[in-house]
Formats: sequence, C-alpha cells, structure tokens
Amino acid sequence: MPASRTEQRGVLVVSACALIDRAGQVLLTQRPPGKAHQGLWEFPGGKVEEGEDPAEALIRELREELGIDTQTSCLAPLAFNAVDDLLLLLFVCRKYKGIPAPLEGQGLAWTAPGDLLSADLVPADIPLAAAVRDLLS
Ligand SMILES: Nc1nc2c([nH]c(=O)n2[C@H]2C[C@H](O)[C@@H](COP(=O)(O)OP(=O)(O)OP(=O)(O)O)O2)c(=O)[nH]1
Repeated sequence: MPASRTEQRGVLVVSACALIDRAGQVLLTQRPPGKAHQGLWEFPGGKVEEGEDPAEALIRELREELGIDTQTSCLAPLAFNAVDDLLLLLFVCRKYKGIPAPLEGQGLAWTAPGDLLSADLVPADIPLAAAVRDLLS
C-alpha cells in the first residue's frame, strides 16, 4: 500500500469520530490483539491514505470497520491532538445510515459522555474524550 504524503513527511494523520446515537451515547472501539495499544479503547477511524482528505478517509473507515454510511456534511470537526508523529483529527457524527457492527471483530461499547474518561483509552484520546464529554454535557 502506498505511503501517504503525510507519512512521507513524518507525520501520520489519523481521522477518528465521536459517533453519537439517538440516546446521546458515544461509540468506542477496542484495539485488537497484536496491534499497538491492544485492548485499549479509541474512537473509530484510521489513517488518511494517499489521495484522501480527512473526511473521506473517515467515511471509508466507518464503512469498513462498522458497516455504516455517512457523508462529509454530517461530519463536524471537534478537536485534534498531536503526539509525537501522530496528528489525530476528531470529528463528531450524529447522522449515519446503518447500525454499527464489529466487522473486524473489534469490541464496541456505547458509552455515556460522563463515562468516557473512565474507559481505558488510548493515551492520545484522553483530551479528545474530554472535548466530547464537554460538548455533550
Ligand atoms: N482509529 C484510531 N486510531 C487512533 C486513535 N487514537 C490513536 O492514538 N490512534 C492511533 C493508533 C494507530 O497508531 C493509528 C491509527 O491507525 P489505524 O487504526 O489505521 O492503525 P492500525 O495500526 O489499526 O492499522 P494498520 O497499521 O494495520 O493499517 O492512530 C483513535 O481514536 N482512533
């Protein structure tokens, strides 16, 4: 798979999403065994690939990982975090088609905003989770 432009510059851009259901809960997904941060919880999403913008990458990842469809107009930028060579972009999405399913065998947890920071999060996600909690409380 070709390296993205940002990877070549030494920065890995990752788009992720606070997916919010009608009850106001937020979806966390669990990193699979054998990968960095295995077993920790994160927001669904993934790396921005060559030729994609961050929203396009997120739409693709949500389809691949969870089997849901959304569109750029339903993604609102909320926050970012930059740690080492990782630039993490967090969007909020309340409007999507389908019911999120663990298509890659990952754990899924619908989480109340007030409980987000109690989850065993990937470290870079802690300030992002605080931003989501503040948005929803
Ligand atoms: N998807 C996602 N990744 C995150 C979050 N927080 C965080 O630090 N990351 C990191 C973990 C990974 O190093 C990278 C995400 O890339 P990824 O999910 O496509 O990576 P991966 O290792 O699962 O996939 P791959 O290398 O096999 O392609 O960003 C988050 O909230 N969501």
